[in-house]
Amino acid sequence: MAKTYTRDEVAKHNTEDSVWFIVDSKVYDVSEFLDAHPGGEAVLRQVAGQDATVAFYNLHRHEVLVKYDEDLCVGTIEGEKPSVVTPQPGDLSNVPYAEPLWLTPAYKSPYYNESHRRLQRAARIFNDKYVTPEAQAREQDGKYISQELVERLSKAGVLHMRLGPGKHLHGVNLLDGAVKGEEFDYFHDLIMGQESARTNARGFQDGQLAGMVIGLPCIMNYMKDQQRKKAIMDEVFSGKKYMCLAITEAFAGSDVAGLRTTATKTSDGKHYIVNGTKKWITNGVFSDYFVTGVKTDKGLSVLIIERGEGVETKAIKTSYSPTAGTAYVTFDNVKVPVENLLGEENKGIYVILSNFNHERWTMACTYFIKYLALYERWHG
Ligand code: HEM
Repeated sequence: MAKTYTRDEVAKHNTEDSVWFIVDSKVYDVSEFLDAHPGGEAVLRQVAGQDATVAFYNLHRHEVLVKYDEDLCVGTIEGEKPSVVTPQPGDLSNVPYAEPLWLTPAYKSPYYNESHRRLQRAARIFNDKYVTPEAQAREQDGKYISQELVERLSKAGVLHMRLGPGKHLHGVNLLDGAVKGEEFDYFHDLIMGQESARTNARGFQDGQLAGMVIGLPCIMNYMKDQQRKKAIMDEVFSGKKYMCLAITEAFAGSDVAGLRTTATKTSDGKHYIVNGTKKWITNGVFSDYFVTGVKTDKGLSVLIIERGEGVETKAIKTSYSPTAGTAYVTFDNVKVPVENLLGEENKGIYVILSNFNHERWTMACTYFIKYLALYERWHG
């Protein structure tokens, strides 16, 4: 890459065996790439020896060039410098309106302090480096999030932060100390939601343990056995176990009054026997715990059900990527200890609703930024 050439030298590489061209003052030798080029060999031969900057950028995103740079770029044009700047992890976009207003230099906001700025930067770097590449790959191949990334998210405290402000953050190292867990507020939460949406991968964003985000609050707020609650939170926050919220059904959709999954107490009062199905359960395919809405004798209740005998999941196709692990779940005579009841029997509506405040807030934060991120892609 350190080598320099004149434009005349490049022009000579216009033969059967040697095809070079220039893109943004960098020189590319594509002689060995002709067969592999997704757009075909002929188009590359047509620009052999020439400056192909306009042709290239008319048809490709800059990232394509970055990806192939190491293999194909052989040098630069003498006395010239590339004018397209490759974004580095953590960079803010220069495209007008592609960032939230408070990140534009001229804007002064009373709501954001230094810890918000530190967190924003740390989250942007973390996502650019680790999350976006995997998000894009999983969106393409439809596979589920890797255990490696889950553990990274856990170690960085990102999984914890996805549950919003609260005691669960106290003493947790959040993105290398960008903010103290005790100081984490709803603006930090807003930042985390917005930054994660910039991966531009809607299915993966749910695949990135959204089931935990909507399931775990029910445990945190309503599990009576404190020791068990802590154990489950530890398992889930460390990425050793996965969790989902199983409420919606084929018959009822999200109309909880119409649920048909039943939980009947055994005569000794020690267990519930659960029968029924759940549909559109995000992360259900790979979950170990199902926070499940069931019909008990006088109303709606919520149980935590572990994957085991009688629990089966299968992937269902949705309009977005399979990487979200959306499942059809069947419970067939599943024996669940009564201690797994969350909150009070027949008062499950409070358990379910306890999750909504944060869930809806998170969605509002991330959906807005998704449009900014898309805007940047169109205009960047
Ligand atoms: C180092 C230079 C180049 C690389 C690494 C490259 C790589 C690629 C890749 C990966 C694609 C698939 C689509 C995408 O991911 O964007 C593609 C498509 C294409 N490329 Fe290139 N390309 C290069 C140069 C060029 C040039 C100079 C031209 C035209 C003169 C060209 C014409 C095309 C066309 C026509 C397509 C198909 C676009 C479509 O599907 O609409 N490529 N190229």
